[in-house]
Amino acid sequence: MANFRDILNYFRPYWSLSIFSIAATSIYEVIDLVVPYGIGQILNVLSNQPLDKPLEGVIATISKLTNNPVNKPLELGVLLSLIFLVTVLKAPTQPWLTTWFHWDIALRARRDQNQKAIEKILTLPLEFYDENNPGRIAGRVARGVTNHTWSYPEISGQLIPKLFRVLGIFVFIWFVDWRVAVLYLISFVIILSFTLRKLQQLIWRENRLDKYMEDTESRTSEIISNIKTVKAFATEAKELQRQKRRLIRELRVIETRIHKGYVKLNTWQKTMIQFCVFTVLGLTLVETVKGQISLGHFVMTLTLSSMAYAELEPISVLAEVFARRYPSMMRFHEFLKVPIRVDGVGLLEERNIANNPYQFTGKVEFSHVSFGYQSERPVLEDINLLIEPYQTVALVGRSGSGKSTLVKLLLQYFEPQQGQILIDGQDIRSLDVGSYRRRLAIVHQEVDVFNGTLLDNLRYGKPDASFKQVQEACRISRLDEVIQHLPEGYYTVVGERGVRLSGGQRQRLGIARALVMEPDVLIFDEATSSLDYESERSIQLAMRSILGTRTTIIIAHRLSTVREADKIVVLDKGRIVEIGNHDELLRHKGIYRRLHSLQETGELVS
Ligand SMILES: Nc1ncnc2c1ncn2[C@@H]1O[C@H](COP(=O)(O)OP(=O)(O)OP(=O)(O)O)[C@@H](O)[C@H]1O
Repeated sequence: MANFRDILNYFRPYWSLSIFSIAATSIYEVIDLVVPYGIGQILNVLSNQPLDKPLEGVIATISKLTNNPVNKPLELGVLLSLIFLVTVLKAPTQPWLTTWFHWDIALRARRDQNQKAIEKILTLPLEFYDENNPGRIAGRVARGVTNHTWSYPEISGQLIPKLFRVLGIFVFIWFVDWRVAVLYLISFVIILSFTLRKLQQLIWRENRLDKYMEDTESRTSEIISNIKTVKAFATEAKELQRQKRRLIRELRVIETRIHKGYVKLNTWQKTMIQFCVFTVLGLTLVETVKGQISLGHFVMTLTLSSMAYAELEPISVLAEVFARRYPSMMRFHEFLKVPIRVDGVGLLEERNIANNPYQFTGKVEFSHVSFGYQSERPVLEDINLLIEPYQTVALVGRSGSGKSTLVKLLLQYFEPQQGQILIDGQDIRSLDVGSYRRRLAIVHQEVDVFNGTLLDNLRYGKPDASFKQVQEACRISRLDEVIQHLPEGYYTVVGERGVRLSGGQRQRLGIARALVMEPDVLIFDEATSSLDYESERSIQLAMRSILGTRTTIIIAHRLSTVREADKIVVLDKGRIVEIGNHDELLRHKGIYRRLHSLQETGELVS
């Protein structure tokens, strides 16, 4: 669970600068108090009352040094100079020693934390993205970082220095009349502690609101990414209604639970403050009438206590704003604390692609491998499979039989609970994940296209690949046939802001991109499942020219893709139930034959 300490750690790298700027701001805030003090003393001079002892001492010293007698003009001159120093002279230095640093720290921390969030996004396990959609994650990061950035200057540049100012006022008043000071302190403690208690309750409500807001954002993001389905099913009105209901729920929480809470708190604070101001006025007046304090001290006490109570309002507002932001800050830290697993470790280290320490022949062995996403629900059980170098192995089986999971284990997205996976005789767990994965390449059913030129996309995994290598990969994958017809050839912009590629074209791009990596093991994950017959044939021809050049694993629903595999592995309910080549498995009269006949004739054979 995240807590307040995480917010402090957020700004920790800048602690020395932070202490300096907070101290500078606080000093400026306290120095300001010299103005009402000076005015009080001027009133004393004008009404022929004695000055405070320390001030008298200062004036006597100045009189000696300047050879001037102590008189009204000298006293007034010293007091005016003092006020001049803390007002006119402080003005040009204050913004540079305070505001500049507060924002500088906030913005530098913003850069650091955004970087941390990106690192987290890049290293989190894949299933995190199954459970949290992009809108939810992006919203959490953006709101978290923004709220930290805005809060820092408010807390360090205003809230803390204002508290010091209040403390300074207390000290000033204490020297004038300790009874007024005690009253002042008690009222402050009561008002602030009540405010903090109320804010704690409000934070709890804000947290609920934050969750609601994330749900709304998440659905909006889903609507955008699934807009084709929304339109095809004509569910625009339904989606709108659903979002409207969510927004109404948010508003209800804001108005009835949160906003009302803040207004109630504010009303209570204002009444208390006015009551205290009035009490201080009465008490000080009585003391002045009794002759216990001078006219100058009367004015100074009133001015100072009004200043102090006037600070209470911005202090409460700042605390309130912080409370409103606190839950989303906590959610950001909770996101940063999501544990990364085996596949995230060491991935962010820069690697010299050309000097990959690994080069495999491509011998892969699954030895007694068992795995379940939840340990009580096994998805793969006691898998034993040997894939020789340069062999082509097809994984087939009903949906949910565990084909993709087997590949995910090979890619080290997950670790088997039992057994081990070996490549060229080495346990893959003993290898550096990043360098190991670079020797493998996978072509998914949905090929991601990044915004940029086709060449950039082809070189995505290996930016230093020569143009010749890229051309060769495109020839094998038959992407060159597509490139011929593109307006700028390899330099055509594709992706978000460029030419849209069809499913088949994207597949060829995916294969070419994988081949550019020159992998030792190449995996096709249902690469042809969503293609029309012509595109499928074309991809099959591309795949055929790859077979035998490296270890190849093909996950396929369409059995036409796997006929030529050296070995076909049939999975059923997480177990290997048949192994053999196409002809052997047809003779075996098992699941493969049933699936084959279903696809060939549309009929099931027993
Ligand atoms: N991230 C996950 N968390 C929990 N269970 C999962 C996860 N991914 C897959 N499963 C479950 O594991 C089982 C095997 O899934 P897998 O995707 O490996 O099957 P498959 O044979 O590749 O299926 P298909 O051919 O439909 O892609 C299924 O029951 C699936 O629901």
